[in-house]
Amino acid sequence: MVDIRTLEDADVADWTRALSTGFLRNPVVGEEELAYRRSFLDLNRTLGAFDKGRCVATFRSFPQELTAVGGAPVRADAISNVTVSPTHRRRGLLGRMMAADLDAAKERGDTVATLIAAEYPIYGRYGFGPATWTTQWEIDVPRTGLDPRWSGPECGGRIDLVDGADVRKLGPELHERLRARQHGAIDRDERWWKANTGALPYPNHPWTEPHYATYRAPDGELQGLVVYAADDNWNDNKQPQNTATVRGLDAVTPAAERALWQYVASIDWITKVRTGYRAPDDLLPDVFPDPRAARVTSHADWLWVRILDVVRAMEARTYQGGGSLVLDVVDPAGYTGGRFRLEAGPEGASCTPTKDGAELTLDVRELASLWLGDASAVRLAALGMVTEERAGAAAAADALLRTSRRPWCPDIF
Ligand SMILES: CC(=O)SCCNC(=O)CCNC(=O)[C@H](O)C(C)(C)COP(=O)(O)OP(=O)(O)OC[C@H]1O[C@@H](n2cnc3c(N)ncnc32)[C@H](O)[C@@H]1OP(=O)(O)O
Repeated sequence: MVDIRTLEDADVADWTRALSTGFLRNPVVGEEELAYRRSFLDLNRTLGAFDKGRCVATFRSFPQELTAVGGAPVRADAISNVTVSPTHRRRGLLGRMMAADLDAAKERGDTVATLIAAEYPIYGRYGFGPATWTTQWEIDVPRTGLDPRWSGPECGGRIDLVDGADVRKLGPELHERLRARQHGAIDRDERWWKANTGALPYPNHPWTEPHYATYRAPDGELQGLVVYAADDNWNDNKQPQNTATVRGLDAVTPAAERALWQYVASIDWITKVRTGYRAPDDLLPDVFPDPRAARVTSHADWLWVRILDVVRAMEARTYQGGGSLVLDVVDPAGYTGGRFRLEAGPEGASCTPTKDGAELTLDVRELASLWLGDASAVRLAALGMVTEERAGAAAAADALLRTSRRPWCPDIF
């Protein structure tokens, strides 16, 4: 029998080797990588599966805050580093590790669990649903229609180049404001800021220093930050054809978002901009006079959510309109299923167990996709993924649950 348990310090090297094997990376683990792992691994929340003493599967979780619709942070069990060695696949090891972790999360009182899925078909069976999506664009700069004489924001705001140390000081507070206004966003710890500004480079991944630029409003308030790197590419006719790759763009106002995209697309020599993973309804393509200059290069599900406590999750978010809806939530794993009446208004919401007749029956997985405001119950009903017990209930759910801007998680974990 393969033993699944939390790690002891002596297991970390073997666990890291198994992790690298599962992710098809170099399985030889150097001292530097080991020290890096040890610096943040919470062994109480790091699981390994051991067969004859050798680690053959990995799983880790950590505490996270996820922004609900309306800006409140909810406690999440963030899951990462999930692997099962190819020698031990399809014997139920992931299922056993997931059950152990979700049991512990439920016991702790976490409202949801979250993850970024490597492959779409893996996590639905554990009650996770895709809750945010992401889009990458490639911008053909000469086609944007931007005025080549542009020299900074017209509104009187300003853009300044800063360095990594400045970003470590300014960035965390800016991000706190961003996540309070962006449902689907998650918190970033100090390690995130160090890792993303070169102060804590990931072993085996050579760091290249990017450019950092901030946007300040006319009154001097910091409202945005863009991080980008550029290549060095000239054609045979001695014309610059450089590509800027955006590593991140955090904006807390539309003015900052517009100005920073305009800035990146106006840098001399840059003829192409790769945007990185953006919100699917980013202002991006439409900030240009010719939005067709931006071509979608990928569009996919991003953050997956597993609701562990329906009452707390539904009461944590806000609702644009008012109304009442009885949901029959099916949760085969038994964490949070049942029938609930959701009563919502602009001042707040209550979600209480009820014996009233259900209007909509759905798996906890579909509720997760609806919870962050992105999915449409009408569409899910058309797909046979939710059942209307009362005609019109799906449309009523959409009126209650959907949001005018889409959820977005800017980070990967
Ligand atoms: C949050 C993250 O870390 S995402 C990263 C996930 N890791 C990877 O993708 C690395 C490569 N893949 C792996 O390591 C493994 O294949 C894992 C972890 C995805 C699955 O591990 P396994 O131990 O094989 O899963 P397990 O045997 O518990 O499977 C449970 C069920 O999921 C299904 N399943 C597992 N992986 C997949 C997959 N990639 N695609 C489709 N179905 C899958 C199994 O067939 C099984 O179905 P069943 O319940 O109908 O029998």
